[in-house]
Amino acid sequence: MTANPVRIEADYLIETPVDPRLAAETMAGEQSSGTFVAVPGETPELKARAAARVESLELLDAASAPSLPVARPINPDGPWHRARVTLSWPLDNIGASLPNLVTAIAGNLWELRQLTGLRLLDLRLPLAFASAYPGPKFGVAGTRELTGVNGRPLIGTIIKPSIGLSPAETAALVAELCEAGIDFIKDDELQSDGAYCPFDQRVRAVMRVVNDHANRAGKKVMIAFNVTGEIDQMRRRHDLVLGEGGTCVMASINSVGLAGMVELGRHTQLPVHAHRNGWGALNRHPALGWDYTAWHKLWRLAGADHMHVNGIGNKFSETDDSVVTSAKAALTPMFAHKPCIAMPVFSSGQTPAQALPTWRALGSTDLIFAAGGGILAHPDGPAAGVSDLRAAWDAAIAGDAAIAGKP
Ligand SMILES: O=C(COP(=O)(O)O)[C@H](O)[C@H](O)COP(=O)(O)O
Ligand SMILES: [Mg+2]
Repeated sequence: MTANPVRIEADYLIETPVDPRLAAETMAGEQSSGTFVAVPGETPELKARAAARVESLELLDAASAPSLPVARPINPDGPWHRARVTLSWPLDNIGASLPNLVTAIAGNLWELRQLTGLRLLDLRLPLAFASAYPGPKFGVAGTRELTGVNGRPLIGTIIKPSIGLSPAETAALVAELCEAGIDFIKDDELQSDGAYCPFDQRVRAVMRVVNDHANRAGKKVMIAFNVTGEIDQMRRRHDLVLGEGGTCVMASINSVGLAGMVELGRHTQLPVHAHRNGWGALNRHPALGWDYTAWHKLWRLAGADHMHVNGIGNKFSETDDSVVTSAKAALTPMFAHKPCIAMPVFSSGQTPAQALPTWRALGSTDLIFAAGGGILAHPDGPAAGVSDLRAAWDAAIAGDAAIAGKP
């Protein structure tokens, strides 16, 4: 963890057909006191107080063609320089406000015609942000305490079919999974409060079997109920889950937005499971959008206890290196006195085959490993899916301990 700066700092990859220094200064100007032309009120004193600054610029290899289209291109024949740039802003421009932070560091600059590529790589925040926001209330330690799982990942699944089951059918599947020894189950992000599986009925039916199982077996399975909705709905749904003895709520963070997550983070008495669906639109083009390292910090501060990171060998389009970088980022402290660690959630096409490579790449058991099809489509049934996955993780950890000569 680097020390927290006095000013807000953001690192970018830029691609530009103009002098990169000029492009970086245009970004700084547009995102603080400047505009496309000098205006009389932008005095040296005002700039000293409010202007964003270019803190550093490192030239990289040039691109052979512009990555993004531009109407009325500048220097249409290139070259398209690439550089890594750090900008900084005075905290007083916006105060410790996450929504306004996004406008400052990730607002109009995506649209500048001086840029044919722009990616926000990382951000560092002054300590005032740690005081202003809840951060995760449970994180890894709280999640382990609620589930009683230590020394290994939480083995989880996603109810599948994602949508279409009734509350009673969902509860029957949950009962089977509880018997099989699962640690964690979540609603799919597509399951919310539909006509044939209303939220309240689903929570009551599922918690009846979870509580029965806990009373008999002494193990309360954590169920992440999808509370995604408008703010009042999310509060009410959270309260219902809490009242029924549930131990987790889930939100689709791009859908509820930062203000929604902050409010849920402040209100919650349960871990918040943050589903990142929609993330591909912000990340998939390498010259546009956000690196997870920068983006996920917003949600951790807002209160995410669990953050989705995709999975190794996933069914989507992301590389394994990128997945592992994201998971390590979630486990890296944001502030020395308030680390805001979120438990990474590996999910998307996961099976026992990914246990060993995940363990070796991450070097930590502080994760939720969630397999939907990987458990529920097991040829011998979901119980065999759970035990195979658990065995794969136990073998991965024990095998490497044996190689290292540890007990
Ligand atoms: O949305 C996701 C990932 O998030 P989440 O796992 O939380 O839903 C995937 O589409 C599946 O649901 C995972 O299921 P599978 O393991 O069958 O790919
Ligand atoms: Mg899903």
